Amino acid sequence: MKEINKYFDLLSQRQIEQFEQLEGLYRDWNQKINVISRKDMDELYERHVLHSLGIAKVQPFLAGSKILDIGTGGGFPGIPLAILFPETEFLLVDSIGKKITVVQEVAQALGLKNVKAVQMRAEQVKGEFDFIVSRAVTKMDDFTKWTKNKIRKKSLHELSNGILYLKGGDLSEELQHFPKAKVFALSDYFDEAFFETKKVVHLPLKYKPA
Ligand SMILES: C[S@@+](CC[C@H](N)C(=O)[O-])C[C@H]1O[C@@H](n2cnc3c(N)ncnc32)[C@H](O)[C@@H]1O
Repeated sequence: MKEINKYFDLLSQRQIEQFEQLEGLYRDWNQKINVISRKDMDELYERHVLHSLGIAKVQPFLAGSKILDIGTGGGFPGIPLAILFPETEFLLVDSIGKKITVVQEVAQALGLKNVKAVQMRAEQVKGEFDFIVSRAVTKMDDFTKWTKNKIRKKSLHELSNGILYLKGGDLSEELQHFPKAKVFALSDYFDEAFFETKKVVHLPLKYKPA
């Protein structure tokens, strides 16, 4: 939890409590339904919560905006972002029902009114969103196919509406067909070694492959 306080200093008491609750909730749920590896559970705040919040450093979300998290698994990056932006609407989807059960239970225990978690394949999602966020689901080629026509055309944020994807390592090959992709290094925001290779890729709406 100290990792969160270190980089986000304007949290309300409610947000602090919600972030603090995450550890107990995920420890409990992880025993019933495995959504986080045992090794990672000890690093929950750094590797899952703070990592998810890297998206917020790149683009804070406005009140009233709509965000879709595809392949959310146990709720990452969607749940930490929903705590940080209580006035933003989040739809979290995953094709595996058990994982969505964990997300629903965690969101309910935290009293998050801005989260809807649904078992669904990305391709089936209807509606338009300001941003589509994700981590560790698929390559950008497939992801852009899944997300086509799901991004609202009118941009209200500093970055154009589009995809904000948490990725790691060398992305030159994966992104070679996406000249409009912009890569933000999380090491510019967070100084823990874990973030040395971690990035947020922003792909604006008009991401026609080259
Ligand atoms: C490696 S996990 C990552 C989970 C989470 N995003 C995280 O970073 O902790 C990938 C998740 O993507 C989901 N997934 C894969 N393909 C999907 C699709 N087409 N639609 C929805 N979810 C999908 C899987 O069920 C799995 O939970």
